[in-house]
Amino acid sequence: MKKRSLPSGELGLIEQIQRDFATNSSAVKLGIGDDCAILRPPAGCEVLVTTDFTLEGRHFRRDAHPPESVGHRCLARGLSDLAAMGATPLAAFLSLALPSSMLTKAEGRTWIAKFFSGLRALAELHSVPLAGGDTSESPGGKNALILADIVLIGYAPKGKALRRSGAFPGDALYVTGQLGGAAAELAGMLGRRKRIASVKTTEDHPHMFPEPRLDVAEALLRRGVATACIDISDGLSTDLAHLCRASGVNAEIEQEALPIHPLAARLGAKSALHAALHGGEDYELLFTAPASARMPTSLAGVPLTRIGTLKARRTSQPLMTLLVPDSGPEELKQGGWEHFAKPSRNAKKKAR
Ligand SMILES: Nc1ncnc2c1ncn2[C@@H]1O[C@H](COP(=O)(O)OP(=O)(O)O)[C@@H](O)[C@H]1O
Ligand SMILES: Cc1ncc(C[n+]2csc(CCOP(=O)(O)OP(=O)(O)O)c2C)c(N)n1
Ligand SMILES: [Mg+2]
Repeated sequence: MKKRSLPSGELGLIEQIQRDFATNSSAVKLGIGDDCAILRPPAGCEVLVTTDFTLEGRHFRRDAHPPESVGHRCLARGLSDLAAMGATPLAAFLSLALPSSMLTKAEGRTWIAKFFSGLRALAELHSVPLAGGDTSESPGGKNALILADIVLIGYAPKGKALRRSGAFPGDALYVTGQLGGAAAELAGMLGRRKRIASVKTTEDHPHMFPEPRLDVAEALLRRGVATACIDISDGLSTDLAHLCRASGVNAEIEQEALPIHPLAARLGAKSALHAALHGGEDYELLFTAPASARMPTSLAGVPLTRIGTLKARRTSQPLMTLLVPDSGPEELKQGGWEHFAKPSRNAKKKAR
């Protein structure tokens, strides 16, 4: 968002967004400015919809996160859900509640402009038009918080969208990219005394600027090999448990096969393993394919790693097992992020 015309009031901010996100996408017949947007999904496709909150204090801290990162992550969360189902983005909708001081004070206006520039850079990278939203004053006076909700609309060829429920016993389990980097970078950021003022590049910042795996997902759909898929937002252990329950299977993970992100590796072996298994917000894809399917070592420039195998569901056995070198199988408990858990439970995870 250009700084020369700073928003004044709700209408000023909306007009600014309308100017900055002007689109000529053929998918948007009518965008920002009316009661509804009108979208045109391609013929023969189904429409996919996802929504996610970005809440101050829960998903970011104003004193720790650069505003560009907050805008980027807000959109990345929705795009990652579309990627998890092999969908292509059609349009995004952003609902934003802002403390009134953010529009009246220069510092607040600058924050908003940077938030939108982070969001817009990612939107342009993936050609996602912002087709609407809602803007409101956040209640609470001096203590008011920034609250955002992103809705992503996508499309996929009829009957082809990847689900959590499509995996079979015997399927191989893969992840894209590396694990634990987001939790490691976040722990470093929350440990600093001052907010990171500016970042030179969005690359190599797994927490601040995650890269939604839309291209990998599209390639997987084209190849028709994946049987099930989920994105890793809450942590591998929790999202794998969702996939296992939805597909009615058990899973066996090889600890040594886990692709640990270098930022996590720096924390030492125990913390690195914890970040890779339970740290959330890596926004990598966890997917399954028949063990006989030939899987390349990378897709769309992103490494793929086979980390385990699915087994027939036996309630007498743990849902998830971790094969630990020199020690044998251990139950892998679901230990990722959970809203409404006691604060110490999620906080402990960050500190470790
Ligand atoms: N308040 C809600 N009302 C209706 N559906 C919800 C609500 N919260 C979550 N869901 C649905 O529950 C499912 C799981 O949500 P969630 O764990 O947030 O998924 P994800 O990790 O993909 O964001 C999704 O289908 C989501 O749409
Ligand atoms: C200030 C701060 N504390 C902690 C976290 C870590 N964190 C917050 S929510 C979350 C999990 C993902 O969020 P959720 O709302 O559950 O996303 P969804 O699974 O619905 O996509 C994690 C790891 C963070 N990002 N920022
Ligand atoms: Mg969600």
